[in-house]
Amino acid sequence: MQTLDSTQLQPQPVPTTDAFLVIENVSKVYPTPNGGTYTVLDGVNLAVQEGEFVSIIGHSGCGKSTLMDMVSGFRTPSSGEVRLRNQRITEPGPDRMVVFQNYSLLPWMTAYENVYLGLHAARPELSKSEKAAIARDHLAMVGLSDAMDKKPRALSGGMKQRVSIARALALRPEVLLLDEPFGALDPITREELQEELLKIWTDHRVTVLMITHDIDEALLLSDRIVMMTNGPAAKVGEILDVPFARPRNRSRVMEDPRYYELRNEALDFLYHRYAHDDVS
Ligand SMILES: Nc1ncnc2c1ncn2[C@@H]1O[C@H](COP(=O)(O)OP(=O)(O)OP(=O)(O)O)[C@@H](O)[C@H]1O
Repeated sequence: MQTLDSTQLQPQPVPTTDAFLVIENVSKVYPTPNGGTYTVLDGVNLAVQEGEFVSIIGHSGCGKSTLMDMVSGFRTPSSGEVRLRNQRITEPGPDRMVVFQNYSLLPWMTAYENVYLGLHAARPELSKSEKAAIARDHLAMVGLSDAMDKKPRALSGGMKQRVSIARALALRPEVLLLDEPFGALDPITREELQEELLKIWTDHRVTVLMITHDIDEALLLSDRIVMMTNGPAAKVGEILDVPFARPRNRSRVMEDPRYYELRNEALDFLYHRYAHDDVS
């Protein structure tokens, strides 16, 4: 565990250049309506190894989505850079797929068509039957073989999020970006999907960067938990290493005495050292 007292908060070290995904000295400044500027992130450093599962937690508004948007390429840093395999990220690409909380499926298409369309756009070199097989396989992987022909309005929230995950993974991204993926789901469905994601990640070892407000979710799934300081000018405050052996299951993880130590460490960071009125 890397621990830092808030009074001793030091900038996280600049990542080495050979890490898989590197966020190096990234700052983001937005213009304000009165002609001024608002610094959301200030000098964020993080290196993610290939196949790692990293969660980002921090209070609402500290800039988690902004940071993730700079990895997906939907936004660009005001200074610093984000690199994947030593290539600077300047725009979105199929090597970095995002799953949002609100599913973002096309409502007039079936589950299968939603997955197929992504493949069609990103992998035009594949034949129709290859794309169809990949779409079916990925829907089966998330347990939706029987619901492939349903449109989003006929799917539950959990099923829609399964389609979103299948659609993202079907493109075989190098990095899967999850922005509060289970935030809209009821607690039982949420736990089910966490376990499915754990299994998928164990089987496929895609590199994952996930924003969550749920410390237990982060502890179950992650190799490391990145805790952001409050904005403006948020930074990486502390990083928790999550030591539980893999493959994991919820009850084994929760029986481990270190679970409560880590949980308390995260709670202390968020609700004492970086307490915020706007707790989410
Ligand atoms: N395009 C923009 N222009 C100006 N300010 C913005 C823009 N996008 C985001 N912000 C501001 O940047 C700050 C960080 O927003 P961001 O959505 O990244 O935070 P977050 O940590 O993901 O929040 P939440 O947990 O509530 O989703 C907020 O104060 C937000 O109002």
